[in-house]
Amino acid sequence: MNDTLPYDSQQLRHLAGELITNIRELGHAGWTPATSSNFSMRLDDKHAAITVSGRNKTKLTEADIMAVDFNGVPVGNDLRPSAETLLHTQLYKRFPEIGCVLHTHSINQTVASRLFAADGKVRFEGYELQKAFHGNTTHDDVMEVPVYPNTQDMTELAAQVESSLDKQSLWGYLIDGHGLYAWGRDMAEARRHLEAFEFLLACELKMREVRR
Ligand SMILES: CSCCC(=O)C(=O)COP(=O)(O)O
Ligand SMILES: [Zn+2]
Repeated sequence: MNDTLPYDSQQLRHLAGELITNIRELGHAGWTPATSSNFSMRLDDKHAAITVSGRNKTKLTEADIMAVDFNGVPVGNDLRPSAETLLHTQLYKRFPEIGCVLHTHSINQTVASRLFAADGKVRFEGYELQKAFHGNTTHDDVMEVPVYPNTQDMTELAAQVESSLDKQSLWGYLIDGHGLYAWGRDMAEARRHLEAFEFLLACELKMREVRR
């Protein structure tokens, strides 16, 4: 911590490095098209490190990661945080154990969000890969991933999400026609969850195709 900033700027730089490396990999996988997607990590008990809005996620530098408080207000900078900052900070505010939130726009995530929007959820059951989620010990567990209607009003979207947050072992959700949010206690866990969601959604899409 220094005299002028209410967070540790060295820690912000450290998290920026971890974010940039991981985001670049997700970008190269094709999950962040056209400046979409946003990413964050908990900086301390009042602040998060998050991507600046509108940046090409395959070409981020340290200057593209900024600090915000848990109300989404920039702290120690005059940059514009992700338009979806509130969806990240609501999770850090509510769950002290959450350390990382990843939001991507892959084709599978987006198509699945449209197909399952009418049901309001996607159901996973019988997949060995469900054990990739923290707390799941068997393929027999039933996982229900919420699908929310999209809106440009982040306060409204955050309120919809808030209504599902009581569920134990919720590690992500879809937004209709938009993409996926996934999180974990640290970057490694959030990525594992994100990749597991991507795989399971691809399986569900394939199952629909072969059943037609
Ligand atoms: C061009 S993508 C539309 C906005 C979006 O969904 C997204 O994930 C990126 O927004 P940000 O403000 O974080 O760049
Ligand atoms: Zn988005």
